[in-house]
Amino acid sequence: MAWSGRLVHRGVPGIARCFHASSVANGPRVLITGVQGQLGAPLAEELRKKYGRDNVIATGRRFPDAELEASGPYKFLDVMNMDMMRQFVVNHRIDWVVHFSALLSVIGESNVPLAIQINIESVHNMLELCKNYNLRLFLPSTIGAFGPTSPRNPTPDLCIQRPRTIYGVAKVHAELMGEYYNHRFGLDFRSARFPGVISADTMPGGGTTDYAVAIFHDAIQTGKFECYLRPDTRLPMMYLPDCIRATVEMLEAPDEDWKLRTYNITAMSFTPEEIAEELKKHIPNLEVTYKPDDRQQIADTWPEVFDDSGARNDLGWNHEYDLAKMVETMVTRLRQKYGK
Ligand SMILES: NC(=O)C1=CN([C@@H]2O[C@H](COP(=O)(O)OP(=O)(O)OC[C@H]3O[C@@H](n4cnc5c(N)ncnc54)[C@H](O)[C@@H]3O)[C@@H](O)[C@H]2O)C=CC1
Ligand SMILES: CC(=O)[C@H](N)C(=O)O
Repeated sequence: MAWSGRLVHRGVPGIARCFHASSVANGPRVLITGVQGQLGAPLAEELRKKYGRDNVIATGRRFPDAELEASGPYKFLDVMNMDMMRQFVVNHRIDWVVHFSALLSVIGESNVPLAIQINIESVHNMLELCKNYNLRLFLPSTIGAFGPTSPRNPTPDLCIQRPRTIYGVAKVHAELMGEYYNHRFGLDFRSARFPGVISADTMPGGGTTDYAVAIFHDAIQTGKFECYLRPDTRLPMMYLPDCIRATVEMLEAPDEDWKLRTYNITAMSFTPEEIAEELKKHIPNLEVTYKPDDRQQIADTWPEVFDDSGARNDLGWNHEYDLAKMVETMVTRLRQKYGK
């Protein structure tokens, strides 16, 4: 069949839902996958404040800890199991999916076949599921979706994307597939390329930017930090509350505001040397040493400064935390946590 236009898909006949009692007018019912990672539980908490505790279903593959269990509904869900996901979406009358399950850049390189399954095959499952049941899909991308031939300072929304990690390749695939499903089937696909995310309560899951979280824990507990990147390695970053707010705002933005299906989002850009200097304002005796390892090769191919003017212009994105405010807040939070 020759096809030359846009087909707006309205779901699979016979199984597509009509808008049900919990339809979006009364607040959406949201499914979050991979909730036991760095971003999942904080997003669930924020969405529950807005849409109600029981309207946000946190899912993962592990036993929930006591805090996660007490915070609202948690269910087992393996994103590789399409039958299970279909049943889940129907039984829980889901409207929006936030697909967080992934292997991050460093873990992905250590198990490429698994990264292909989780970061590519599960995305195919999600796209089909959301197309067939007419669901909104938010699926984050990353600064890692760019590579050594992309402009690195600044990196715009639209430029060459030839990443050198399986994580990056999978994210470019997801961005393009989401855009294609939007164009071809009318799928409401939304994506943000996030920079390294820095958080106080949840730990990162094996990425290249993890040092920017680890430095706080080590500095406050021991006064020392050994960094696996060179002191001058500049990378885009953001503080978790900004990342969660960006996600919520992007989920809620009217579809007509989306001129692209994937936008760069950032808040700041710094090097290990610069964050160490900022931390020394709070911990003057901090000693930082540098021992670059394989992660340096990944960082050297990623953007240094991210141009997120598209999201600022089209979606009204604005960050709240710069380097000084983020460092001060992290230090306060972790001093309380460690009783220091
Ligand atoms: N944290 C960051 O700095 C950034 C994160 N992102 C993206 O945001 C999303 C969430 O990131 P994080 O929370 O940091 O990731 P994370 O690595 O901390 O958590 C990922 C979660 O996916 C789960 N998972 C793995 N296989 C699964 C399966 N078969 N079924 C169900 N769950 C499975 C893991 O158990 C884990 O809880 C990811 O897509 C990531 O690429 C993008 C840019 C920056
Ligand atoms: C920036 C990311 O996507 C993540 N934190 C990683 O370093 O892999």
